Amino acid sequence: MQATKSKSSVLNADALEKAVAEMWAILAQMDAFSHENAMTTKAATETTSAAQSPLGSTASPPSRPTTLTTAMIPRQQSTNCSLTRSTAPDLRAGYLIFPKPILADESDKRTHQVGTFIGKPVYHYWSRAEQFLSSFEYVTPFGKRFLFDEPDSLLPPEDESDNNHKPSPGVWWSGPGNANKTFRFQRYFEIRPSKLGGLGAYATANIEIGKVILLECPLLLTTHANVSEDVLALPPAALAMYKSLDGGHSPCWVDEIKNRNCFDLRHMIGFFAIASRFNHACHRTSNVSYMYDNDKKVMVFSANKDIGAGTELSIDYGAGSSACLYAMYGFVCRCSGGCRPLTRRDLEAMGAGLEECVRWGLASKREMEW
Ligand SMILES: C[S@@+](CC[C@H](N)C(=O)[O-])C[C@H]1O[C@@H](n2cnc3c(N)ncnc32)[C@H](O)[C@@H]1O
Repeated sequence: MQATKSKSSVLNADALEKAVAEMWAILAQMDAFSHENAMTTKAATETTSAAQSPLGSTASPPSRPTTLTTAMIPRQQSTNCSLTRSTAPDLRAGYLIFPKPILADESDKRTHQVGTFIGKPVYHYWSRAEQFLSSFEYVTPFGKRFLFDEPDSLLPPEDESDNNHKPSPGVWWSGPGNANKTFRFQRYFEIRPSKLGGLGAYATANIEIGKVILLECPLLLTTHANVSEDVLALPPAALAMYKSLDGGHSPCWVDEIKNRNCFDLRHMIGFFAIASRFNHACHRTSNVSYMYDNDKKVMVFSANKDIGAGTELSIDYGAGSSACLYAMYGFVCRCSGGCRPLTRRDLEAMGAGLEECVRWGLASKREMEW
């Protein structure tokens, strides 16, 4: 988040609905994109035995070997890392370390059976982990970035001879550094309309303090001076994602989105398809902390308290007070209990006109008609 004066409001209901619709259109587009770019690189062969298919019970055993391509994955299975409306992760859909089902050929030496679910084998497909580690990129419906539960558990053993850190068939493998932890395949949050304004992130499970809930590469890393040029040079899907962020309906959308969504990353500013959806709560009430790893170029979000399922996840934008938040980011904070609610006088003292006060519910519409 960064400090720039802005006087814009949150999305109204119509705009929000439109934004969500657009988001879905973008996701559909990115799905196709990610399939083309990632999944088809490994069109896997499903063998005659259902037990060899990580698709588990959703894939009926074919009578003869069939080559599966991603086009054959039912859409419902390919979008379980989703913005809004998603259902709970469906383990039958595949191996859920990754948001998309991984089709893997058991004979591939990078494929390890790491356990079973409802009697079906669950595989760990190493090439994805390697891809993750080497590029810190990973395909989700948002494009190439990643969203994991226990990212450390994906680290391949550093020492090849270290058998304690190797997955063994039939046993859940918690991975190096996670030996004493439960390895859970569940995502922690979804993004959906928020009471605070526009969209927000909500816990879909109880989250323990300290849990890393999001690792994400920036959609764009740039500087204040270059933002317009760099945004307009984005590839179409990334540009569409940028435009879908809060502020994208303004005529001056590049700046508006920048003012409302960018994170200050020392000498750079960054935009994130997912992280930029987290709303603010003043420091005593925010439940998620964030840190940008400058070496790995990755944003890390972790729970700073135990969080119950269904709770909105929020970060502290770092302004210090509701007045500073308004001055810096142009919104009237509605977080519960963390700050002093702004009054009409506060807004007027900061130069806001009647229309702006009405927008924030601090003056009546009738006053405008007079
Ligand atoms: C980084 S975006 C957060 C995601 C945004 N709600 C969306 O729909 O994409 C920041 C914007 O969210 C809204 N917002 C975030 N925290 C808020 C809060 N505590 N109270 C009111 N609005 C908030 C404001 O409109 C702000 O400009």
